[in-house]
Amino acid sequence: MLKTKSSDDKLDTLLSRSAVPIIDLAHCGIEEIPVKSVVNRVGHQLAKALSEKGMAMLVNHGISDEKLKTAWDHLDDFVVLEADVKKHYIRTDGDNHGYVSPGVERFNGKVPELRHAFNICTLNAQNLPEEPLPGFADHISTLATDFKALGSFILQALAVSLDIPHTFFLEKHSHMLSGDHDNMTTLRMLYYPPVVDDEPGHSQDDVIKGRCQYSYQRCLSDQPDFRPEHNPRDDINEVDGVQTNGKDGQISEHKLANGEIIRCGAHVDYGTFTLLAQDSEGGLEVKLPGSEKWHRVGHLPGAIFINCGEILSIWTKERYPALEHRVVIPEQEHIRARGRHSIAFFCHPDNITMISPNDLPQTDDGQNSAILKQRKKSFKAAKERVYNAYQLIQKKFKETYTNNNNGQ
Ligand SMILES: O=C(O)CCC(=O)C(=O)O
Ligand SMILES: [Fe+2]
Repeated sequence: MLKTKSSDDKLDTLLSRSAVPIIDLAHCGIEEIPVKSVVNRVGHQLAKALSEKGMAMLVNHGISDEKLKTAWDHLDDFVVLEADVKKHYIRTDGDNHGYVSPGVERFNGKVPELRHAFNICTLNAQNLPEEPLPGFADHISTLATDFKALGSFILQALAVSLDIPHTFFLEKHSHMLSGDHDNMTTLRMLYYPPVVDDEPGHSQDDVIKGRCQYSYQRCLSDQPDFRPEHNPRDDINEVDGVQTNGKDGQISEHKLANGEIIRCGAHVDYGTFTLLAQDSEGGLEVKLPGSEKWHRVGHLPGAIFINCGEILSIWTKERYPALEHRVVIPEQEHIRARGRHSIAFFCHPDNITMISPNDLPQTDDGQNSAILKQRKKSFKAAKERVYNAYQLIQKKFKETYTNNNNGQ
């Protein structure tokens, strides 16, 4: 795990280049009763990071890098199972738990995403591939328990950050990972297949079907990587995806304006916040609040990225804005010829929780009156119609998933 108070000047210089605020959880992020002084400090750091940038990197959070890498190994093993074995674990309509094959989700409502996902919505999952993959269920359930604990830590720190009773958010998220009938919180393991250019011996179908011929060819870099100076994509805006049909009619690509394919289209997450662990392959980009420019997030070994979701943005009257983000395909051919792995923990309130911008005690503390006026205006509509957490996410799911009978 990374030590932030390092005497290593080179590391300090690298860290100071990160556009993402770094917050040290002092190894107590997954403790049942976290140290109060750490929760308070993290709360104050989150207040600044989330209001200014909508994101932060958490270090020394308590979930080991090895645990994350083992989860990705399990996912690789799952992805290469025969289709008729995988089909037993497919996400079904009305239950978010299970496997989602590439091409089923559509973040902008139009263009399918080329990635494999395995959703865990309950700690008591019956339907995990333990039989074909011994050890999978145990490992993933332990990891999900850790993420739930880290999520609870952050919920307490968030309350501190807003100067409200520290159980305020915890009480509204009391059913995380008890199943999506009560709460939509999900641990999602993700695998983006390699993108192979027209190499002899590789047809485009290899990419689209997500065959894992490169999945064990991992980048083992344990070096921080913040190369923000030059991002050739900065001036390129994502356009609506262009859909092209391949031999089997399945190929769909999400493209940038320069014609490049993208791994995960621009979107904001739906819930309270998201915790995201990534391997070192890169590709995650964010738009800072109020900016139209895409920024590369970079890689900090062992760190977990946190970004605000839409529900937190509604609750805080946009004081903590939902962060727009996407995953692009690396420029370098040898990097995009490897698969990319990530794990996202989407933290959601209990389904019946009403999400109103008027729930939080006033948190305006001296903000300028023009911004406040603007916010009042934009939340006038929300005042008139308040949805609960379940209704809000169902609205989003309708836009994201292709249809109801293709394994969703
Ligand atoms: O894979 C990633 O790094 C990001 C995934 C993501 O943003 C999402 O699934 O909402
Ligand atoms: Fe996301």
